[in-house]
Amino acid sequence: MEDTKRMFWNEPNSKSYGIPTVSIPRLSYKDPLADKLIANMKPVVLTDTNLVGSAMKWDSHYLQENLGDSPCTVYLSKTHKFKYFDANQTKKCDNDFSPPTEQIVMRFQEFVKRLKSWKEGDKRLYMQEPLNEKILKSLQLVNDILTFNWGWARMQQKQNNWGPLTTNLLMISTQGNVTPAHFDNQHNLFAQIYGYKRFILFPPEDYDKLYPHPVWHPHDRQSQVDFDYPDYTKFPKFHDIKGHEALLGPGDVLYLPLYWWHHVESLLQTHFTISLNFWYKAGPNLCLSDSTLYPLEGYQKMAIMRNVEKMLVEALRDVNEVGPLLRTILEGRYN
Ligand SMILES: C[C@@H](CC(=O)O)C(=O)C(=O)O
Ligand SMILES: [Zn+2]
Repeated sequence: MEDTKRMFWNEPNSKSYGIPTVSIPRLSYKDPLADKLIANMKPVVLTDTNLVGSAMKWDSHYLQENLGDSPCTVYLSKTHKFKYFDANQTKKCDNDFSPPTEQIVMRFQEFVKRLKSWKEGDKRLYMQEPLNEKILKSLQLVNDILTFNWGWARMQQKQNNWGPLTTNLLMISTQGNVTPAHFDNQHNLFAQIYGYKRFILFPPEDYDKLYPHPVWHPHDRQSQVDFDYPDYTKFPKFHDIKGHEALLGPGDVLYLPLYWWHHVESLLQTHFTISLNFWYKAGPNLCLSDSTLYPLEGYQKMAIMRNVEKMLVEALRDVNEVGPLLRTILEGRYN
């Protein structure tokens, strides 16, 4: 009951977490400031890229026509949260890890049927499936994708030294679903197609305020802090967090830089939301070299911390020895 009570959303249809935020700039892609922000790995909402213009007609009926019997990955959750976990890492948790969501594969038409009949109190649904040859059987859909504004996307990729495009993740979420705060190690052009999503972003240097799970944990890259019930005793620095907020509507594209934390909500204006992201691998500037500029940026320090943790897990072989060894290095010497 408590969770549902807290589910009450105040205007504009979104929960207030008591986190002070500033607005992420909303600019035309023609504005020179837009490219400057992207070049400096700062988030920006672009209002007129037409990146996925040909997908603006994608609604549940059209997608059902064109994805019909394709198998798609659907997550089910008893709460509004869809906290990602890597099922391959659960064995290191001496089985006291309980997955917060179920992951099932169902035909797209089955998913749409359940999506349409979904009501508050049912298990929530979140379809997340990469666009690839496995599901792209309709020429109409392939043509839609071919007519994305690839020229602009490729120009961003090239002029900002991003690595290759790895994924276009198609996401269809029941209203009110939340993807809790986490970071990804890829640059992201996040295109909103139907409905509205609220993003709260935090820079990489807020690592110490968001307390990510250990790198070996199934929830690696996810914040340990439950924004609905923050444990300020365990995570005191969360108290000082400040966010960067944006509301994305149909046609908007958010540039979400590599290693920037993001909390994402599907708002209640529509029964479901449709989004498509473009994930690009990090470019060469993530590796330190003679041409690296100092002092290092937050995202570079984050990469170093992750590598140190991974190296220790591999060297010690017992994840329970990592903490004591780090404390031995730190205590009375670096603190
Ligand atoms: C799945 C998505 C968040 C959302 O839209 O729920 C995300 O984290 C990303 O695109 O990096
Ligand atoms: Zn993400």
